[in-house]
Amino acid sequence: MVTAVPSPWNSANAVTIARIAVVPFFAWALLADGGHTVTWRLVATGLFVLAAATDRVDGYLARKYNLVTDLGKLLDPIADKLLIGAALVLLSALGDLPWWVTIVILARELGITLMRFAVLKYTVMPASRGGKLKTVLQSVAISIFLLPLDHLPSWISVIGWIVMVAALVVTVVTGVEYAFQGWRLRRDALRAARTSGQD
Ligand SMILES: O=P(O)(O)OC[C@H](O)CO
Repeated sequence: MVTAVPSPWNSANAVTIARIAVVPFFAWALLADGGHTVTWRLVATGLFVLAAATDRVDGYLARKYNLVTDLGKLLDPIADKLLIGAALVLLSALGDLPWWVTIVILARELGITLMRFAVLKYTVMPASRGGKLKTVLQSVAISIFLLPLDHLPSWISVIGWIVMVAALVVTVVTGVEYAFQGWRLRRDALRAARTSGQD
């Protein structure tokens, strides 16, 4: 029996592309009026939450309607990284989040994305469970930091920091796991190439 290969131009990937398209609007709302007006901060938070929450929608559509494609597996983490990367850089530029937090997270995200492209000739490395948890924790923490915290009770900032620290830990741990996975893939592929060369 021949199973039909889904086209990469499907509804699941369209949702992912729409999530990427939200990023400039989110950035514009966050920077509007100097980045510290309550209304614009709430608009930016709303757009961020919308784009982050729909992360589950593309995956759900892909699995339910058999639309899982290599493009989708590659594009989904990239959409998350663009949204989260933009939010972190802008929050740090506005002085609302220390730069070291942004640098640690972006270094891991960039490193893993480059590795995903480097191992493409062997396989597409999809997001792991830990990677998905990391994205949820990052999204919750960033959503809290996006709020107009100066106008809210201080315990909300405390919760934001607790979630951010948890996100940082899972970010680093899953980054190390992916690095090992990539190294193993490359080693096995080289071994297989050597063995077939000897045959
Ligand atoms: O851990 P990553 O880099 O695969 O990212 C996970 C994705 O953002 C989950 O949707």
